[in-house]
Amino acid sequence: MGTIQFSLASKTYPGGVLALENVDFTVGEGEFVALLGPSGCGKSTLLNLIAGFEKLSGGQMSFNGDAVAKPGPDRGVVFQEASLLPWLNVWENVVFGPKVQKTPRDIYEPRAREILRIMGLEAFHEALPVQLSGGMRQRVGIARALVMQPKALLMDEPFGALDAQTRLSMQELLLDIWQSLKTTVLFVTHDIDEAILLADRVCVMTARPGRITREIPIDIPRPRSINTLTSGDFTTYKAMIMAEMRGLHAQH
Ligand SMILES: Nc1ncnc2c1ncn2[C@@H]1O[C@H](COP(=O)(O)OP(=O)(O)OP(=O)(O)O)[C@@H](O)[C@H]1O
Repeated sequence: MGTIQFSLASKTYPGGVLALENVDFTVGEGEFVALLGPSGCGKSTLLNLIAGFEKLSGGQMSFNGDAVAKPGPDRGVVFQEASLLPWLNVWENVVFGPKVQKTPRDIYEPRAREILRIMGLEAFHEALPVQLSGGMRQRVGIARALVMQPKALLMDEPFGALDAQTRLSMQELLLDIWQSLKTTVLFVTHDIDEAILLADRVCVMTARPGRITREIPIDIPRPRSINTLTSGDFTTYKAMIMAEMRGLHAQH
């Protein structure tokens, strides 16, 4: 469960911007795939399509084999800014989704407690979003997605607004979570290091029109940590991807 499939997918926005053209792209069950590319190449468009926020203009896409018509709790979405309700505390933010879904309290309460423990937010149930750091707010955002037990996590530059140190610790936390949950992850980033550190496969995108030009399996053993960033394998992948992106840039 959790497979994502695009086949000859195209997206033209009103006004005629061709954001994606003939994209063939698959994410397998439990796979961690990073979409990497410069600003404006269509990464967010691809993610918003499978999330059900946007409609395809041509081709097909499916989630678990079913055509995607609208957003659903089987796809958890995490954006750069955690979308928290500012008037609710951490606990209330996390249980908001299950309550709306009418999940019984005796089911969602232990689940929310466990997720907040994993996210290191045990002591912050009562805190309001405004009282938290950016990294902590983002941890609440991820907890809100996970509490719905999604089959896939769709993450759009989730650590893009964080300082370098916080970003590294969030990357390690995500690696830990994924290692135990094995949820399918589609992760949008323009950071090469982040893509290699996290993903099983890095898909490089180019702009105008958005297309995936190369898919690079990352054969670095897991569990990975920030030490991975200084390994020989890592440097080899980085050089390969930088060369690919430089080549693409030269063509435009
Ligand atoms: N709602 C919209 N209406 C019109 N054009 C849009 C819309 N959303 C995105 N675009 C255009 O589609 C193209 C792809 O945008 P998209 O946001 O998917 O790229 P991206 O790779 O995610 O960029 P970034 O890294 O800056 O978020 C861009 O040229 C953008 O201007």
